Amino acid sequence: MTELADESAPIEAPRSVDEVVVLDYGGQYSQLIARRVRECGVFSELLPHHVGAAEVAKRKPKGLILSGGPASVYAPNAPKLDPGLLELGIPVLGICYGMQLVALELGGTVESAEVGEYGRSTLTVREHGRVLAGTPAEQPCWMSHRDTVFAPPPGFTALAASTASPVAALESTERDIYGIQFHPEVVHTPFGQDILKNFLRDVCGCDLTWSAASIVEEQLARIREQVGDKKVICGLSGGVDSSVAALLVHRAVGDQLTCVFVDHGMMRKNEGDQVVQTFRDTFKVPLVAVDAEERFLTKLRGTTEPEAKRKIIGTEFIRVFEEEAAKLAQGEEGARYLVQGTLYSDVIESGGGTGASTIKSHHNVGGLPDDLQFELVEPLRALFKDEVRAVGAELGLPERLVWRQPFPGPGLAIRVVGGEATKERLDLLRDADAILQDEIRKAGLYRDLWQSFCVLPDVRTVGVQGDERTYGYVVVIRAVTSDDAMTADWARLPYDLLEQIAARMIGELREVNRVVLDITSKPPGTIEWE
Ligand SMILES: Nc1ncnc2c1ncn2[C@@H]1O[C@H](COP(=O)(O)OP(=O)(O)OP(=O)(O)O)[C@@H](O)[C@H]1O
Ligand SMILES: O=c1[nH]c(=O)c2[nH+]cn([C@@H]3O[C@H](COP(=O)(O)O)[C@@H](O)[C@H]3O)c2[nH]1
Ligand SMILES: NC(=O)CC[C@H](N)C(=O)O
Ligand SMILES: [Mg+2]
Repeated sequence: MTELADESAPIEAPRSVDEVVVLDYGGQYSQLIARRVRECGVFSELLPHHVGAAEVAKRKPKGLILSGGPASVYAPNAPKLDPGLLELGIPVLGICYGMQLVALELGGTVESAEVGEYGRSTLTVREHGRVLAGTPAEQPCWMSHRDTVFAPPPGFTALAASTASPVAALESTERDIYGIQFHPEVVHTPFGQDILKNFLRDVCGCDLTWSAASIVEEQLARIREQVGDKKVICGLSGGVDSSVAALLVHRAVGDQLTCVFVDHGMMRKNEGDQVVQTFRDTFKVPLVAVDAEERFLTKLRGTTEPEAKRKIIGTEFIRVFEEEAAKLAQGEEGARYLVQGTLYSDVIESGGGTGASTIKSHHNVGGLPDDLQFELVEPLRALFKDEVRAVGAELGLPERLVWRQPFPGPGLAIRVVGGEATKERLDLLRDADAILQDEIRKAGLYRDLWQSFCVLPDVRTVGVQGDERTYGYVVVIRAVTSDDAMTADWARLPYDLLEQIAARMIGELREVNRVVLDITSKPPGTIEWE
């Protein structure tokens, strides 16, 4: 598959802005470093630590950040530092494991300390150097380590110490290498953002001008360059990502674009009609709505394994798009380009981008068929959801679309778990979901939640209703808060609301006799159950 074969393919950094690469050594907060750099106004991409200096150089970054990580730098199988990374002629900032790596590589001493330092600590600055400039001589910082730099490498200055770290920050302005033991990316390090800015602006010389909205002009030019005067189709789901992608492409190439909405029978109640209606009111782009329930359900028959479902759905989406693309031909060439609202989080979870393990194959990335004939147009591939919302607002997308909760492409199929996604089960889940949505909206909580939905496990339990024994389905309520879907917390819905939801589901849905609440955060759970 072309999209993922080269997992470190550059993700289309906006050309005119400065970029800083973050190398991921497996730290808990590597994602967050990239996001914080972007929040400072510098485009940032996260790459796996093993890509090496040549890959990094391809991005022409103005600086390099080495993340934290779970290993010990001196352990036999620990991820090593490619020495070429220190010869790229750009400043390097090591954070935690990243600093320990640099220290060890250049001749400093790194050993396990008697006591670890986890959580809040105090940084005492001896000399501010370049990265700590303008921050207090004594400041709170957040730590998570046991290994410690006891002596900096020759030629380096130890800038600061903390409660348990004799060297908590170091620098060599001559070599343009900097290190901090604490985590500037977490909110518990109050001067973290200032420290990152010092590195980005004063050390790397970056302009702090990048913003999600600033990619619009850049992307318009890029899309025009990619598709020329050819026809394009866009998979439009009615969700935020594809709506923003469609708007961008329409602005770039006008009526070369046709949108295709696929109703695969796994959408929510009345969703198909609503998408068509909203779309006709909001956009002035031709929309083809395809009724594909029958063919999707037939293909899914007998399948219960989550990854298998995702691959079937991903492939079938493409088959529908191919047919619609061919119909546009009218004697000439049909559409060769497919626009998808793929986000950075879809790419990361599908195992692309950072070289992270595959958590699940998002239908639009890892779930694509091998024989994909389309050239993909994915203008949002580098962005997180909150950034896409900012672009949507910039493009004038109506509020209610900008703030729509995400809904996965494979739809309700990945919420009927443990059993086959039959029409009967999908209908039951659709009804349960409609009740939940109704109550959440009535309670005014819709926008506070990243997502709220129901899951229908293939489990029945015993109940007593109207003095009679029942043996009915269990409906699970899943509601989470999140900024970008990479991490999430379960939402503390009011008890009265939960009670009302449960009463309605059991009262209105004959097949349901029990309702439970999912109280798992991400990690360890993912948001969806499959
Ligand atoms: N029913 C559908 N019909 C056509 N294309 C779809 C459909 N569902 C998903 N897609 C395509 O797959 C992409 C990824 O789906 P995803 O759910 O991540 O994004 P979205 O639906 O656009 O936004 P949201 O995350 O808000 O639901 C979409 O942007 C769209 O291009
Ligand atoms: O378009 C999509 N195609 C998919 O295959 C897919 N899988 C998960 N999701 C959505 O992505 C976010 C993160 O999901 P998880 O925490 O369940 O991995 C959540 O918002 C999920 O709803 C998908 N969206
Ligand atoms: N957060 C980190 O990068 C930890 C580094 C290393 N594993 C330690 O314990 O010191
Ligand atoms: Mg969606």
